[in-house]
This record gives sequence, structure tokens and C-alpha cells, in this order.
Amino acid sequence: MATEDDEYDGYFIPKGTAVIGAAWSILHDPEVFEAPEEFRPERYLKDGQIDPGVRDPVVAAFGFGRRMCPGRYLSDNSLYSIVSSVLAVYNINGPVDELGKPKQLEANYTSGLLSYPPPFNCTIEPRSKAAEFLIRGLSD
Ligand code: HEM
Repeated sequence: MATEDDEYDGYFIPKGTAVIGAAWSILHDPEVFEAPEEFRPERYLKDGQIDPGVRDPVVAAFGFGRRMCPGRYLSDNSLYSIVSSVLAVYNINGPVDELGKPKQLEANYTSGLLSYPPPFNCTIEPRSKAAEFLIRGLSD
């Protein structure tokens, strides 16, 4: 909520206006991210380290100001733990055709307040015998 009259980029914002941050646009800005629609996690890295010159998604992904998401550290650390545990033991690959040849997987997302990929096929296999042993041991 604008607590006083303001101006941004030539637009007058009267006191009392509800202002909502455009997180999607901020995180898909083609002037900041090359090919923003493409899934390129390596865009955040330089020489194997996080590149501080690339916009950090935290500036918008969890909201803004005093009402910013209080669960951001929990979700960040949980996702790191989940993704690294899964990748440590599984190979995940795109779909294959009836001859076993890899099929191109398209990056589609639904539109709306919550955007997510529609269902797609993929293969998930243990990375090794040792990984399979570990997975089966965990389910006992
Ligand atoms: C990737 C995971 C998550 C994302 C992307 C996310 C994103 C957000 C966003 C955009 C907001 C609105 C902030 C605003 O009004 O500016 C929010 C609020 C909130 N989130 Fe999350 N969140 C995540 C995970 C979590 C988790 C794990 C928890 C709790 C354990 C949580 C608890 C909350 C609460 C309580 C609010 C309301 C804060 C308030 O209005 O003061 N979130 N979140």
C-alpha cells in the first residue's frame, strides 16, 4: 500500500494505492536473463560458483517487504536436500519412443497464479546397484 503519493518511471501512484510486485516479469526479464523461458540453471553460475552478477531470484520469488515469505529458508534448504538426495541415487531422463530413442521434451507450463508443468513422461532409474541397494534399504 502506497503510504504517500509517489512516482515510478513516469507513473503517478496516489497514496493508498495497492501495489503488487510483478514477480513473473521480474524473473523473466529478457534484458536481464538471456532466453528467460529456457530452463538453464547454469545461468546462475560462473566458474562453478554462484555468479553475483546475475539477478538472484530471491529478489522476487518470495514476495517483497515486511510480508515476504517467512518460509523461504525452510523451503530453500528443504528443496536443496530433496533435490540432492534424489539426484544422488536416481538417473532421471526424458521420455523414449517405442524404439527406445529419446524423445524431445518440451518445456511447457500452465498459466495462471500458480504455474506448473502439465504431466509428462520420463524415466527414473537407480544410478547404480549400490544406489538401488541404498533405496531399497530405506524402504524397509
Ligand atoms: C518454494 C517455496 C515457497 C515460495 C515460492 C513461497 C512464496 C511466497 C510468497 C510469494 C508469499 C507472499 C509474500 C508477499 O506478500 O509479498 C509467501 C507468503 C507466505 N509464505 Fe511462502 N513460499 C514458499 C514456501 C513457504 C513455506 C515452506 C512456508 C512455511 C513453512 C511458507 C509460509 C508463508 C507464510 C506464512 C506467508 C505469509 C506471510 C505474511 O503474509 O506475512 N512459505 N510465500
